[in-house]
Parts: sequence; C-alpha cells; structure tokens
Amino acid sequence: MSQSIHFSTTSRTPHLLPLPHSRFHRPLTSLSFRQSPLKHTSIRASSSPDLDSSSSSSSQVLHSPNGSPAVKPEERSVVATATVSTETAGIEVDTVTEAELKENGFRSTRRTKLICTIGPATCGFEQLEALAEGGMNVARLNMCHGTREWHREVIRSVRRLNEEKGFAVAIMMDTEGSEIHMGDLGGEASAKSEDGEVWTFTVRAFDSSRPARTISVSYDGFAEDVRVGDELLVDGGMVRFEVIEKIGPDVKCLCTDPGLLLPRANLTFWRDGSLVRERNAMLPTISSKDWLDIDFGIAEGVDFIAVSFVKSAEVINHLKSYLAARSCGGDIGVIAKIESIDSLTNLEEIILASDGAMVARGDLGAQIPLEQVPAAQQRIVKVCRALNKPVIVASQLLESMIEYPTPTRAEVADVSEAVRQRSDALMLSGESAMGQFPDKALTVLRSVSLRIERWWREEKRYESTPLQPIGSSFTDRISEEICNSAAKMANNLGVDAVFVYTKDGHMASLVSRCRPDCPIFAFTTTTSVRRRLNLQWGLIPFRLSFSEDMESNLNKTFSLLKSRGMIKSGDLVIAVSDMLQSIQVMNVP
Ligand SMILES: Nc1ncnc2c1ncn2[C@@H]1O[C@H](COP(=O)(O)OP(=O)(O)OP(=O)(O)O)[C@@H](O)[C@H]1O
Ligand SMILES: CC(=O)C(=O)O
Ligand SMILES: [K+]
Ligand SMILES: [Mg+2]
Repeated sequence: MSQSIHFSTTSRTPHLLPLPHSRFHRPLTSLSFRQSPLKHTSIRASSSPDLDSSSSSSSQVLHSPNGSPAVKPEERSVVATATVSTETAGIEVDTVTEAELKENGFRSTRRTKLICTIGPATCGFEQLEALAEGGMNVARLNMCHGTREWHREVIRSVRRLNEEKGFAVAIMMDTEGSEIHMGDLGGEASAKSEDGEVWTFTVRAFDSSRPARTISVSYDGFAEDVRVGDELLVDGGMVRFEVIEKIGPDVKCLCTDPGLLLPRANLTFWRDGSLVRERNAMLPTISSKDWLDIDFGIAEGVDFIAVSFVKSAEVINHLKSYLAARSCGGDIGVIAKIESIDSLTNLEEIILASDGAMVARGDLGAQIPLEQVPAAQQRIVKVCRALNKPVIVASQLLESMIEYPTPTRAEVADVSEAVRQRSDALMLSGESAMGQFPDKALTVLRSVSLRIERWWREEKRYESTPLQPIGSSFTDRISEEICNSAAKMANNLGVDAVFVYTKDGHMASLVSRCRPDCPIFAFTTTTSVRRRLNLQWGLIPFRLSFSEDMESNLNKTFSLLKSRGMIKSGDLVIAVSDMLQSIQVMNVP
C-alpha cells in the first residue's frame, strides 16, 4: 500500500502539478492527506506501464557480482568497475557506501562525513585510494603549501580514482589568505625552538639558505607594526616569543614557550592581552595569489573553495559572483572558514551568503582565548543548521595521531562531541597531510562517528527543537514543510530510508537539515551535484537520470537498487522530490 500527501499549488507553480494520468498523483485542489484507495500491498501494481518497462529493461540493470548482498573488501573493485560501466544506463553510487550499505544494513550507515587534508603523507595514488576506501568523502588541498603542479597532480589522481574505482570523493580547495605567516624554513620539515633562545623574525627575503635561528615573515608591515613587549604566537600558541628589540626589518624575539616551528605556520601578535589586528585587518581576505589559485581551482573543476579568514559576507558574495561568471553554472560551493574575530562578529550574514562553513579551530584558537573555542564551535554549528548550510568541524581532532597510532581519550571525546552536535563533517589536517598514521586516524573518525550515531539512535534522541523557516518564497516554504514532515514521519514510523529526488540538491539538504533517524538516499542527475552532496550529513548521493514522473522514478530506482542488493522487498521508504510536492510512504515491492 502506498500512502501519500500531496501539496497542490496549482495557481502559483504550474510546473509542480501532479501528473494527470497517474493513479498515485491525482491533481488536488487543496492541501490534503490521501490514502491510496487501492489496498494492494505494494505500488508494484501489474497495470503500471512504467514498472513493466523498467523491469523489462533489465539489460540496463546492474547485477551484483555474485548475487549475494554482502560485498567483502576484496570484491569492492569488482563493484567499482561495474559502477562505471553503467554510468549512463543505471545508477551511480560510490563503492564504499554500497559495501557499507550491504554490510551493515542501511539503517547503520555513517551519517557524519569525513574530510582529509592531503599532503606529503597521502598524495600518492595508492595512499589516496586507501583514504577513499577508508571513507574519505572530501579531499582538502591547502593552498598554503605545495606548488600548483603538486595540487594538480593530486586533483587528477582523485578524479582518476573516482572514474576508475567508483568513488565519489569531492575536492575542496582551501585558500591561503593573507594573514601573517612564517616562510617555508628553506625546505626543512621543522625547526626546534628552545626556551630562552633569541630568534630573528624578519621581512627580508633570503637569497640562499636560511640563516640560523631566523624566520622570514610574509607580511611586509610586520617589523613596523610590532612593538617591544608584544607577544608573538606561532600556530596560536604552540610556540611563544616575546619581542625584545627591533632593528630595521629584523625583530629579535625571546622564546618563552619552546616548541616545534612548522613551515608557513600562522603568526599572531598580542599586546596587553589582546590580539593586535590593526594593520593586518586591512589585508585583503582573498589575496592576488588566492585569485590565481581560484582560477586554477575553476580550471581543474574543484567542488568547493574554502575561503580562509573571512571577515564579512561581502567577500563571499564577490567570490560567488566571480565563480558564477567564470565557471559556467556556478557549480563550485563556497565554504566560509570561521577563524577570526570578525567572522564571529558577522557570523549570520557570512553563513547566509555561503554554501557552508568550517569551524577552523586552529586559527580561531589563536584569535580568541582557547576556552572560548568550544562555545564558538557550538554556536557556529547551530547557526549553520538553522540556515541550512553544511558545517565542518576542523583542526586538532586527533592531533596526537600525527605521531602515535592511537588517539588520546580527550581527542576521542572531542570527536564525539562534534558528532553529537550533528555537525555535517569532521576534518583531518596534519593527521592525514603529514602524519605517520593517516589511515588509522581516518578509521578512528569513522568508528567514533558510527558509535556515537548508533548510541544516539538507540537512545531515540530525536531532535525536538523546531527548525526556523528559511525559505522566502511560498514554494520554498512548501518544500521546507515537506522535508520537515517527511523527516518527522520517518522517525515516528521507523522507516528504513528517505528517498529524495533532487536536481539541484536543495531538497536533499532540507531533509538532511532535519537529521532524521534513517539514512537519506539522494538521487540527482548530475555528477557535480552528487559530489557536492557528499559533504552533507546523512546523505547517500546517487547519480541517476530521472524524469518528472515520480511513479516511474520510484519503480526504476527500486528495480535498480534491488538488483544490486541495496534494498529488498518490504523495506519501508518515504519519498519526496523537487518535481512533485508530495510525501509518499511505501514498502519496496
Ligand atoms: N600540500 C602540503 N604540502 C606539504 N605539507 C602540507 C601540505 N598540506 C598540509 N601540510 C602539512 O600539514 C600541516 C597541517 O596542515 P593544514 O593544511 O591542515 O594546516 P592548517 O594550519 O590547519 O590550515 P590553515 O593553513 O588553513 O590554517 C601543515 O602545517 C603542513 O605541515
Ligand atoms: C583549518 C584551518 O584553517 C584552521 O583550523 O585554522
Ligand atoms: K589555508
Ligand atoms: Mg586556518
């Protein structure tokens, strides 16, 4: 039996009219709840021509390699190859998700998405493949490091992995920004600064090798702006110095907290307990080098651009119009990195302008007192959720795993908290870029996410807080209400999955926003939308060509997913779509 609620808005949105000849989609004159008068046990009625055509077109349907529902890791590559060959005819889902669905049953798939920063420890094809196998949804490239050629190589490897092995890893480019940072240490991996040592920070460039205990600084106004007595913090306090003398372009500093100086580490200076940000506040958020990197990102087809040190919504709007003009169709998502005092001050307007946000705790913790970072994180996650933008929690989640194969208890608690807050994604930085145990760190993120999500489901901790309306047009408000209701129904009825058919991804994100208890199968027609949906909580994105006819879409989907062993007869699903404003509840025939 299929039951549906239709929302008819004939006068305003004629394109959303239910299909006149469909038994399931009769035009209605008002908002109503309709129970199918036909007491058949499934929507797979024999009279349905669509169903017949989709099941008879079984030559297009991909069958699982051995007919069994479980895919062992060693069989994944077989599935991967098959996925690619049916790209146009069937349905695309990444191999890792498919294996996870079959192994755990789809109620237990991971909802929290995982991002890995790629660096020297993970840039090889096999290393990238291992991360993809381990559940990496997005690969992040930090333009602070490496050459464009290096980044291009990584991007192409990820794309090749997606094509050849059936992954759907998205690529996020992270801009350098024009904050103050150290130079690259002349090729050394790090430099140790001991307590009581005097180091020179200078705006001079070095022709040859770096003189001993000398660090170059990226910002020309540095020597002019600092004062004797200021405190200089490397990476938000990993190493501390006190300014003792200024000599032209050189600033002599006494090390007061020893530690390891890493190439291009961020520098902040503090005076009387406050961050000094007078002159460098005038630096552009997107530097001339960043614009060149952005052009490079457009040319290489990255999925997201994360903008460092965003101060206001203006820069986001500026970049978005640039992307819309340059990247034909504006396919690239813009992520605002919240890592400065200004970004906290203008948080709502920045998030509203962006396609998502990152809680960049590394630099944020260098700009506000560390003890304020957890509250800032909670606020950013909440605002993103309210405004329906994906949010990433980043930096030092598993910092000790750069050197050790197991995390600290405190790190596990920190990861758990981010999952408990229902952030969309967690990000590895140094752990995956240059750590010794990138795969193990990813495994920890995956297993902690799964465990916390399961605990939350077992405890039936549904969200009761009502979500504020966000859409401005009447049609948008209807979509929102449909998604809110669908998620609520999914929880109350204990359905196995919500199916959402969406061309631009918006309906899928509206369902994700409700954080329902079951996974969300998001069907979309383009590869780029599918990759972008990879960042959002609970969404399992599929690429599928579909029509305006929901009945035929459902039949086609059921048929394809069943043939791959990803769903089975009797599974209870709720379906919503961009095309037809309705909620349908049905058992898989
Ligand atoms: N492409 C790369 N090449 C070399 N080293 C890298 C690269 N990407 C990252 N790393 C190393 O990993 C460390 C952490 O990387 P990450 O990019 O997350 O830095 P971050 O300081 O957290 O980010 P941001 O610079 O955006 O604030 C860096 O300090 C650097 O040593
Ligand atoms: C990720 C990042 O930019 C930060 O934490 O500062
Ligand atoms: K960066
Ligand atoms: Mg940063």
